[in-house]
Amino acid sequence: MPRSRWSPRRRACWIDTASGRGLRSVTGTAIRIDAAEIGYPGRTVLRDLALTIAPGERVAVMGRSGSGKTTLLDLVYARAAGRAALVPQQAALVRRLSVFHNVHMARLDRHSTLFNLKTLVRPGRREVAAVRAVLDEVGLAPEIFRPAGDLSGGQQQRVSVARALHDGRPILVGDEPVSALDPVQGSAVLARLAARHETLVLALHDPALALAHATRVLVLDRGRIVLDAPARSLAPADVAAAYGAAEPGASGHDPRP
Ligand SMILES: Nc1ncnc2c1ncn2[C@@H]1O[C@H](COP(=O)(O)OP(=O)(O)OP(=O)(O)O)[C@@H](O)[C@H]1O
Repeated sequence: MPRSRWSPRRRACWIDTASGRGLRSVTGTAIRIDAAEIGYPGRTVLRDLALTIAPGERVAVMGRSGSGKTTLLDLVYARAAGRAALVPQQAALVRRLSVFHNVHMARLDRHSTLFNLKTLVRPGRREVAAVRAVLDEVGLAPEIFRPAGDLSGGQQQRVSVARALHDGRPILVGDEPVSALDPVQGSAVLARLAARHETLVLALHDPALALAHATRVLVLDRGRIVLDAPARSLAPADVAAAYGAAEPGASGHDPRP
């Protein structure tokens, strides 16, 4: 069976391109994926995946642990290369560098090497102001010059979100981007992401948060999409039922902004 190999950001993954199917392209900021099988050597994870995401959609990807959310998000991010900012599942910060430098990293590719070296040693006023502004959005401006490794898990996650905000690309791919935050903070952060990025594709675990911030909900079960519906047509219990979550509306909190 012919297969094309590709290398997403951190894991080797393949897709089945039999019958001419495979990853298809992209118009504007839309993403289209049409693939029979997606997975890793020796393991198929996603099957019969046909997914189109239109510009402006805010898609919550849900499902049990191991259902394939990260695999799908890796694929979306790879297809949106150059147009997407990423909040990975682990904050992926350089712990010894300051919060400033970790956020500024989002824009390294938009500057010369010389400029980046200068900024590493002595950040310019304009760069500091720009990074401080996005940190302010996630409540971390006072921590700007602290080493990232000194921050709590939730603060590090917010630094990762600030880096994506600073990146400023039209699509935001977030793998559980508010998992370490309380529901109020999580809701505020999702609202910031929605305000900055035209299109959101977010793995989320909390049905109430998903319905408050997404326009569309996808639920994966063992690598297949078992629910794909407008958020406004769903109640938290519908989402929970689709993937068998024990408690609908896990937070018990209304996170609507
Ligand atoms: N690098 C890899 N090599 C082989 N199998 C992998 C690899 N990464 C993930 N898998 C497998 O793919 C399946 C889906 O994993 P994935 O990380 O996409 O799930 P998930 O829904 O994001 O889970 P979680 O909610 O726990 O993060 C799992 O069975 C997992 O064991």
